[in-house]
Amino acid sequence: MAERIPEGEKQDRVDQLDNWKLEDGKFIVKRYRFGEFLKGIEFVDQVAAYSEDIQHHPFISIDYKMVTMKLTSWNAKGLTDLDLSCAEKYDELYKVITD
Ligand SMILES: C[C@H](O)[C@H](O)[C@H]1CNC2=NC(N)=NC(=O)C2=N1
Repeated sequence: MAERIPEGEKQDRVDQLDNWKLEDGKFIVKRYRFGEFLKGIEFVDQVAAYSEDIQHHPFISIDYKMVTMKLTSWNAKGLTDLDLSCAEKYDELYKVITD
């Protein structure tokens, strides 16, 4: 199981990500906007496939053309490096879909 990121390092590590926000001390959250509803669904589909590959799953909400991703490591009861690396991966998937 991945180690929880120490309390004192958390905010700095999250700040290094692109527009992800720390929520309730143990989640990171980001809203992704799309020009079309189905582009958002394509993004969700790709995130879902990746999540299954690595067995680490986000909470996902779809609000028409906006998709919100929320990550934590429930096994570790908090934020881990795995959450941060998923955040970077989702950003890459988003970039490819919206480029
Ligand atoms: C057994 C299985 O690998 C674990 O329950 C995985 C599944 N997906 C997961 N996803 C997330 N976000 N956090 C976890 O701790 C987690 N654990």
